[in-house]
Amino acid sequence: MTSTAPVAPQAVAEVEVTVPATSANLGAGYDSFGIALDIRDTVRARLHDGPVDPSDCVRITGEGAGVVPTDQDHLILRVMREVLAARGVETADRISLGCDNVIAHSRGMGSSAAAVVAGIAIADAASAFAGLPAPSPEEKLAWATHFEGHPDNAAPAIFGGVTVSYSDGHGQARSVSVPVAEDISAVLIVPDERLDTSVARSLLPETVPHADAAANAAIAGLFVYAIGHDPSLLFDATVDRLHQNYRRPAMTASLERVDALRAAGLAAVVSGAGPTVLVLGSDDDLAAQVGEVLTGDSARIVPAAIAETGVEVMTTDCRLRT
Ligand SMILES: Nc1ncnc2c1ncn2[C@@H]1O[C@H](COP(=O)(O)OP(=O)(O)O)[C@@H](O)[C@H]1O
Ligand SMILES: N[C@@H](CCOP(=O)(O)O)C(=O)O
Repeated sequence: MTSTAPVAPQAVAEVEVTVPATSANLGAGYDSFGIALDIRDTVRARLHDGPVDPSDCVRITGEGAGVVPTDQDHLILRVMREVLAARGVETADRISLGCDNVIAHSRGMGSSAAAVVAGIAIADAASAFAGLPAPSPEEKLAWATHFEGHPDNAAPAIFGGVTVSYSDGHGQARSVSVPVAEDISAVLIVPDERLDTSVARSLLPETVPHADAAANAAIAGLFVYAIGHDPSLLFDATVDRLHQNYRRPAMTASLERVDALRAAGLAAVVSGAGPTVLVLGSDDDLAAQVGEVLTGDSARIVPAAIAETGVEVMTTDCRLRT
């Protein structure tokens, strides 16, 4: 009897997805405000004509290589599988991934939201390939919020720019994009230390003083005006009384950086759940000003433009290639 070698599954479609890093909260907008930054992860998904090896279907370069799973447990694949299953699309076991990761993990730069949004985008592309209509922006945000637990990173990762997210009267996550003045840019101060978002969330109290809630509401309103129309107000518009100080014990060095930068008049906040610090401003030499305040600090200083677009997707039908 002659034995034949197994035929490797062939790619029938390729989807290239890029997703921006995001910084959430922006001071007073806890679980609501978010900004997309021009630091992008790239994911190349391949849809094959048969099942791929479930124990080895993800290639990773950069952040997370050798750390995050390369089997079906990979976050992007878990997200994609659940979305496709809900739509009755049965091709999830035929998808492999190549990930070029740039966004630092567990630093408050929205890496998990970027992975979740990539997984949803790949599921959308596979659904389109199966003949289903494109989902609405609201459906994408609802899925991302389902996985993330809060919409503030997911919204700018999907829509770009600066977003204000909220829950509508039916408990559905919604988001609006707000204007951003042309000259605003960001600087990230990224330490080596990591902090899981879930740990940072566990440090927050169940209730806060009414005066703190009232102060944050006022500052949040001011922030929307400052970022869109008057960057000179950003310093006043980035004060927080709901989350940053409660998390201080888990990232003392980061809060010291925020204190030092604010003492120098810079609009510094904890980025997301930390420990990265974000500075917003309109001065051309913003990164140099940050560097001067933090002389001798080992954390990386990373200037970042605001990303006007969120997730970007390019699909190629390999069957049409000659
Ligand atoms: N590109 C990715 N691929 C796979 N898993 C990822 C990716 N990005 C993030 N994750 C998972 O999410 C975790 C970080 O999530 P989280 O604690 O919310 O921090 P972050 O602020 O970076 O989103 C990582 O430790 C990893 O398990
Ligand atoms: N509102 C969330 C934001 C978490 O952002 P991440 O980038 O740290 O995941 C929070 O503050 O917990």
